[in-house]
Order: sequence, then structure tokens, then C-alpha cells
Amino acid sequence: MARDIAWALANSDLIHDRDTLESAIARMAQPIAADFAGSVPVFLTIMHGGLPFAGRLAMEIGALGVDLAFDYLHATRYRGATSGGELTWKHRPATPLAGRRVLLADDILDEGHTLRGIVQWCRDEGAAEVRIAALAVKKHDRCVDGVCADYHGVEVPDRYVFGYGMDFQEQGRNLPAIYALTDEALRNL
Ligand SMILES: O=P(O)(O)OC[C@H]1O[C@H](OP(=O)(O)OP(=O)(O)O)[C@H](O)[C@@H]1O
Ligand SMILES: Nc1nc2[nH]cnc2c(=O)[nH]1
Repeated sequence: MARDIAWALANSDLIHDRDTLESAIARMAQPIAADFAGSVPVFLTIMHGGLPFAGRLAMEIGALGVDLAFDYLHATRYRGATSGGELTWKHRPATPLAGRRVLLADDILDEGHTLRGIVQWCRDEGAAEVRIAALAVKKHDRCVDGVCADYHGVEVPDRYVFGYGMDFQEQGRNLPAIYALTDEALRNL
């Protein structure tokens, strides 16, 4: 059988439904709006996975009266695969970051290599402050030292997850929920 998104859904568990995720995003916006009140942070969406989350989060923050300067970047170390490799930059933001407060929006903090590389790059560009908003944080003890989400929505189990921005072999990013592949399906890929 083809290992397509229908196969992945048939071999996965629903972890967080749409209402849970969208309520979590609305909750996250509150401390973010409080922390950034009176400033206009550079709001960097981390493509591709961060796109649905970032759009929703930006609207929730806007509803609380905080303006955002939009830009985006694309750095990937999975490239459609289920385990990570070297971090590859595909697009860097055009907005000068020197002296700016930066808020990064990504779908998942897993082992932290991606966000560590991105945070370091923003600091090297002279950002005054770099904060991380991640929709999901994976529960394990393999995260690299010094990387944690300043704001996070939900926790996910230590399994391969997809939906709400996250892909299964570049499919399923627009599923409005988060699913986890069974460990057996992951072994059979
Ligand atoms: O914490 P880590 O173990 O480094 O993994 C987290 C990163 O992995 C995913 O990106 P991916 O490389 O799959 O790129 P994509 O968003 O384009 O799918 C996700 O969007 C995070 O950026
Ligand atoms: N789709 C997806 N991307 C990831 N990047 C890091 N961990 C994961 C994961 O579990 N699923």
C-alpha cells in the first residue's frame, strides 16, 4: 500500500483536535501580547511547518492590540524525512534584525537543533532579543542544552507527529489537528 497521507492517518492516533489547538494558540497570545506591549517585534514565521500556526497566532496577538512586523525564513533539517540531519537554510529574512525584538513562530520544538541554529543566526544579526513561540513541544529529554520555548501551546508524545503545519512526507500539513504515527508504522516506512 502507498505510504500516502491516507495510510498515515489510518496508522496514527489523534493527539490534539482543532479546538484544542486553537484554544491553546489563543492562550499563548496573552503572555506574548503582555511581554511585547509597546514594541513592534519582528515576527518570523519558520517555513513551512510554522505557517498555519503563525497565521493564527498573529491574529490572536493583533486582537490584543500588539502590532507585528512580518517576515519569514526557511531552515530545514528534515526535508520531508522522519529523522533530522544537517540544518539547511533555504531563505533568510530580508528585514534587518539589528536592535529589534524578534519573535520566532514554529510548529514544533523537537530536539531543538533547528531553533538553536535560527536563534544563533538572529543574535549574530544583532537582534536585541529573540523569543520562541512553538505550537507543540515534544516530550523527551533529548532537547539540546539552552533551547526552550518561551511560549508553547501543547505537548506531544515522543513519536512522529503530523498535521497543523507538520508534514508526513510533505503531505498533511493542512490537516487541522495533530496526529502521531504509530511506532509500528514508523518502523514499516
Ligand atoms: O527541533 P528539531 O528536531 O530541530 O525539529 C524541529 C523542526 O523540524 C521541522 O522542520 P523541518 O526541518 O521538517 O522543515 P519544514 O518545516 O519545512 O517541514 C519543524 O518545523 C521544526 O522547525
Ligand atoms: N512532521 C514532523 N516534523 C518534525 N520535526 C521535528 N520533529 C517532527 C515531527 O515529529 N514531525
